[in-house]
Amino acid sequence: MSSIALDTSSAIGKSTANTAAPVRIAVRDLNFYYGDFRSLKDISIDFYDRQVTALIGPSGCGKSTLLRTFNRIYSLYPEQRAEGEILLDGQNVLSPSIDVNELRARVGMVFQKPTPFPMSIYDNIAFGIRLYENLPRSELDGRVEEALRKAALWDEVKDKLRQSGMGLSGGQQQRLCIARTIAQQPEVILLDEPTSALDPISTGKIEELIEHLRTEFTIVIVTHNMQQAARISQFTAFMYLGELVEFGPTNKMFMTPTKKQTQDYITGRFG
Ligand SMILES: Nc1ncnc2c1ncn2[C@@H]1O[C@H](COP(=O)(O)OP(=O)(O)OP(=O)(O)O)[C@@H](O)[C@H]1O
Repeated sequence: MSSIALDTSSAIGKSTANTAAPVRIAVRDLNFYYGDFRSLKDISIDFYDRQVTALIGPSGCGKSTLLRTFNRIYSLYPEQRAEGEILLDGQNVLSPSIDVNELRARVGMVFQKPTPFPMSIYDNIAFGIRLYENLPRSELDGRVEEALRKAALWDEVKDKLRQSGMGLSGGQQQRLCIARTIAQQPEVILLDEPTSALDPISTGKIEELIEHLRTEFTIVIVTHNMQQAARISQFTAFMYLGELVEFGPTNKMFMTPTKKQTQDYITGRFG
């Protein structure tokens, strides 16, 4: 194994994959189309409960497309469609009978660029809760605080809840977006390159946060950063040209991948 591979493997986190965990999302024969272009090809993969799964692979391989199928956010665009099955706790989320608003509350999403709403820190969190629940003020305050604490942001913002969320630093804004997602009490959290716009210290905080969050949520993260995938995930899926090349426990994927393409990618020898 090359020295680059050893560098990556030395970053592998301490928590090992729980292969006995229940399956939260089961993807079966999934194909995805942008118009005529087939960008996902017969993907079948399981995502395990309260585990972090990293989606890795070269640019354009379909990582974000796969992530965007889980909460059907693609269905905002008429020319995009998915075929196959995505079973969330056994229920096919691609079925026309699914209520997509409810689905998006169960499957929360955080994007690459922090996207706080142009409103106060408090309202950023309360907004999503108010859409679904009519809580008395004291209970709403409690939910806002709980979400900010779980997102490791409470201590930094507790004295300025009425100030704009846009006034926070990039890293704080991203944790605010994570808090907003948590406040909806989702089962699954999707993270699309959540640290790529952040400095190393903010990145470290988000990685630490993900480690805490996985005790409660099933997490799927797209990342370009091999070290990050090795550090924070228990499972890794390597994709190439719309296909799932290899999937397994992260330590196995990084130490003893079975496919040459996976080996080449994680050691930086790809293409
Ligand atoms: N809106 C779109 N219309 C047409 N094709 C698209 C669209 N979005 C993505 N694609 C194509 O689908 C394929 C998968 O793209 P996707 O963004 O999922 O890849 P990715 O692995 O997330 O890439 P990156 O790491 O660069 O973000 C690519 O070939 C891309 O060009």
